Amino acid sequence: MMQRVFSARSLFRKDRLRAAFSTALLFDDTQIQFKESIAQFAQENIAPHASRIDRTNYFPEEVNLWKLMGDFNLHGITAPEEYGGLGLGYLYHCIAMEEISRASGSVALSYGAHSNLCINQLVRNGNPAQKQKYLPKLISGEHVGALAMSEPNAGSDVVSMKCKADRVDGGYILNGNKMWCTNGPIAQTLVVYAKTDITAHSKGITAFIIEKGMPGFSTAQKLDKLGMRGSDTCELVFENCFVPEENVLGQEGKGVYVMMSGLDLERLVLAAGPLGLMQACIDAVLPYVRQREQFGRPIGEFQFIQGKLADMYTSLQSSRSYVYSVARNCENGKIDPKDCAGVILCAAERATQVALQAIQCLGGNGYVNEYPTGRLLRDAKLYEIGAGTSEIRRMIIGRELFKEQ
Ligand SMILES: CC(C)(COP(=O)(O)OP(=O)(O)OC[C@H]1O[C@@H](n2cnc3c(N)ncnc32)[C@H](O)[C@@H]1OP(=O)(O)O)[C@@H](O)C(=O)NCCC(=O)NCCSC(=O)C1=CCCCC1
Repeated sequence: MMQRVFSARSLFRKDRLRAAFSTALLFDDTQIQFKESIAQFAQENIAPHASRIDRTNYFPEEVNLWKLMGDFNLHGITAPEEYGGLGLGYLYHCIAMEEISRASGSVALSYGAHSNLCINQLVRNGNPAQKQKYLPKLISGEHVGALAMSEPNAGSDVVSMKCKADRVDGGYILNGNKMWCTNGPIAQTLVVYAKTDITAHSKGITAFIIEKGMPGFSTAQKLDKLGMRGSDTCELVFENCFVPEENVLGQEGKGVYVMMSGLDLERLVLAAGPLGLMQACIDAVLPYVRQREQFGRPIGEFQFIQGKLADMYTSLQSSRSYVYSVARNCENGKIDPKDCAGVILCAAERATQVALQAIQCLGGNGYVNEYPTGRLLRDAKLYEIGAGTSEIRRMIIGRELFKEQ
């Protein structure tokens, strides 16, 4: 499996990556090789579709991107080899997320929901029968995965969810709605949180594995979003949906721990998304400021432009150092909620600023859709909202710091 990821390496234009930053500061040789091969894959297979995905708000089924990514083993980076995964850690997962996001923010978001939110939750909390049943198809790309926690009236206050799961003979009956489900319209396997005891607040939450086609489960119309277009998002509807008891993920009433610990790692891996967007901004700006001339000189010779380049670069590099150092800690089992919130807070806010600077460097061209900078700004903004808003992330960090002795 590992071999496939590394096989494309010889084709990659190393000069392009090296010009962007010194990988040696962050990664060992194996990780650099891994990053180069995924960059090669993503630039060849994903980047050419990025603009069309954004314009049409459509995930290109005819390209069979999901399966292509599965064949390259991008879906199962952290999953055990016995289920078709690579058995690698979160640092590798962040590397993949960054390079896919550099090629297309929308594809990366769907990839994150599939591989990080769904597959990682099954890897971490599934029993052997559940892993055997669901992981191979998700990892190969035959099936798409999703996760649903938010509801129309339970966003930041996620524990107040109202979706109900009543115990019946052999399983549960689910009733209620879930909102903002990334991949919802296309997913075959979904991790869904519901309350098995509506009076018990956080202690009443249970995690379930839901399959597309279960009677009583349907999806509403896909949402028309500002950015991350083509990454399908919708509401899920449960109307007397029977879910067998073997589909409980973890234990009944313990879903809040599955959810909260999942959110830590979700925030870490998703934080690599804005890194990729910042890199894509720099990829768009550098050739432009070298070629575009005003007052008889390339605009990159002007200090105002060079100042922006420096700000963009240092925003990216400082965020990168933070993300990958926290990823390294998580790989070693040191998962700190404040740093998982911190990396995405830091990277997301910087990505929005970097995208604005990129538009400014391109001037009028930055404001038209022929260039990628507008899309990068709209995609970046999502990361200040999804996986916990910037405000919630600050709250988590402040709360954890206050608690520490
Ligand atoms: C942190 C928070 C803001 C507030 O939590 P409360 O104060 O209600 O809950 P509290 O009392 O803190 O805790 C409950 C239990 O849980 C345990 N626990 C907490 N953290 C953790 C943890 N890190 N690990 C393990 N257990 C944890 C806690 O101990 C408690 O259990 P106990 O009662 O002690 O037995 C939380 O609600 C939150 O985070 N919201 C943002 C949701 C949010 O981020 N959606 C985003 C969904 S959208 C999304 O994900 C995507 C969007 C777009 C892209 C794809 C993904």
